[in-house]
Amino acid sequence: MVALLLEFVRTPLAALALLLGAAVGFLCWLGFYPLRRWRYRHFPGPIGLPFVGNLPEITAMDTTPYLAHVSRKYGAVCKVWFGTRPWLVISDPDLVRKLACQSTARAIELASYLDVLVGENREIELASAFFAHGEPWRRGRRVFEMAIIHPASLSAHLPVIRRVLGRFVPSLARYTAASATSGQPPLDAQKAVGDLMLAITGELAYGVDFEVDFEDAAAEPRTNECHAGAGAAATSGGGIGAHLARVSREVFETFRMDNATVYLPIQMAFPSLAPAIRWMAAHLPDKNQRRVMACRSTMAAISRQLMAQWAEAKHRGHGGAEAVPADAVKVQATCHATNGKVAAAVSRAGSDGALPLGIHAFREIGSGISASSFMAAMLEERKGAGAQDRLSDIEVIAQSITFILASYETSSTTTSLALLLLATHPEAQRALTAEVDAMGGREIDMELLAELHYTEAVIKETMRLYPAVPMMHRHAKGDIQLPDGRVVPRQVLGTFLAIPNYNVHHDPALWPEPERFMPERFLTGPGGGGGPTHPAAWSGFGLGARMCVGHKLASMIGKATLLSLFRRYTFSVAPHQPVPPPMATGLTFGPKGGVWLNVHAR
Ligand code: HEM
Repeated sequence: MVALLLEFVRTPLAALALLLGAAVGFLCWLGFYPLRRWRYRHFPGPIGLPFVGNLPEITAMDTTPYLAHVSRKYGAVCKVWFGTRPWLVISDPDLVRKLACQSTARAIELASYLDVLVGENREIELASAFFAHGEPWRRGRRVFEMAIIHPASLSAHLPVIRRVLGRFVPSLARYTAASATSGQPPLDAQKAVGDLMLAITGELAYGVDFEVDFEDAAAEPRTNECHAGAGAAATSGGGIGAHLARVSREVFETFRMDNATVYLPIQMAFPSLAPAIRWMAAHLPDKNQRRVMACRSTMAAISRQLMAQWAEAKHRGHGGAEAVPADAVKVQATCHATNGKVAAAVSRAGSDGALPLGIHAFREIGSGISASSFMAAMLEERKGAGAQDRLSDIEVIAQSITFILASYETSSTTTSLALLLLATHPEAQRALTAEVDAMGGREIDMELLAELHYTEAVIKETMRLYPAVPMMHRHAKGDIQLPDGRVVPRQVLGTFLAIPNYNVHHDPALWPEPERFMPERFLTGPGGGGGPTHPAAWSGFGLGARMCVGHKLASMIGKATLLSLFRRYTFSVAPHQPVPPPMATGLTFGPKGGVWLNVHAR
């Protein structure tokens, strides 16, 4: 019998069968990871399919409600399969606090879930304060803190905020005529506030005017097609700020799942093959991969150009005290952008080093990018920094891009939803308008903003109901012992901890009537709820060492915007706006299809 079997094994057919069997076994191992599943067996959760895990349900239901659903069904510590990677979903407030504060690492793998960036664009992404670890993270975080946490530097940003609001608020006057007979449609607050936030955060980041034309922007129809230059905020000029605005918009567009490269789902299904998949993405890019690489390269190239202009201005301004590096002036427009004038303009700048876009960049500032801007602060700071603290060019570019990516959509989502909630809660709108009126015509400064307690409560309550970033994520590297004795297993790649603040924000044990909009919860004094009852009950800006570094700036922009708007207008819901609004999780958790409001003059 054994002899017969040995005889058979020697035949070519058997060799082929063995080979096929091995291949199928390998594929199953890749797709199912039996060992990994065994390690996480103590954590309940829905059964994941091979390769795709729970991605079909996640896509059908949307990530944020899905994580809320599984936590309700399987408990405050459970797991879901994101492709072949397990996510431990933590919704217990004590554990949320412990784990979010204990780990200072954010799972770097998330970057590959978002995108399959390669080459310099990948280097830039990984150098960003959002994804960096260790020393590079400390360096990045330090410059953010220097520019937007310290009260003196925060107030230096107010003139930009006041000036942009000064252009934006009057532009909404034409919506006060909105009616069936006037032909004027209601305001899409999501889009209009988006344009406002792009103008503010773009100028704060780069110190150049983004030239957003609010009159046009508000009238422009929403479009799903976006190439550099199309579907972007109406940017009136051809200057560098207008180009930056267009290309920033395009970068945001590329975060949408329907704009993702085909390599993204492949990487989700086979994370261990990531280097090979990235190689393919670099050498055989599909249309979406080319697009995302092109617009990110363009952003990097424009950043380099601004850095070069800054160096040149310093050189001129200080009588040549600082040498201008030749390669800094000659912008390396390495992008292979195929679309629009952004790429063309940047390439032109790179070809002769003549910086043709420079004039606009200097328009408002006199002698360079605004001295109070984030980029200027980084460049100024690194001149005197020691070797360990000195930001590289890649890091300066990375933090500038992060500034916009982290602030634009989060701020516009939160503010437009606050407007919707106020429009649907007239008593809250009355209370907010009363607070605004009590400030009279005072100029917006730090003291005034600190007095806007009700406005602040409205923003916090909006973020409780609809956290723009609905989940913190951390990277658990070692074994973590949970209070009930279970251990988060040690993994080569570490365990991905998904900490949905959305779940905690909607926990009836922490928030009575959690689905109701009640800004008073956050007020102290008579009639107020006194704020959160647990240190982790509200984490709209995250928790621990990796908490949002822009929370003070975000709150400042949000309050200044609501104050300026309610000085002139009140808002009601447009007839076709669904309440509550349909939401979707993309780069942020935001309304789907706009926030449609009627605007009334006061
Ligand atoms: C309403 C507006 C905003 C919301 C809701 C928001 C929310 C968040 C959240 C939840 C995190 C993750 C925190 C954690 O994991 O514990 C985060 C991180 C971050 N945010 Fe914000 N953010 C907002 C505005 C801003 C602004 C204006 C900036 C800067 C200009 C900014 C810069 C960052 C950065 C750099 C990080 C990464 C911090 C680190 O890992 O050290 N954010 N944000």
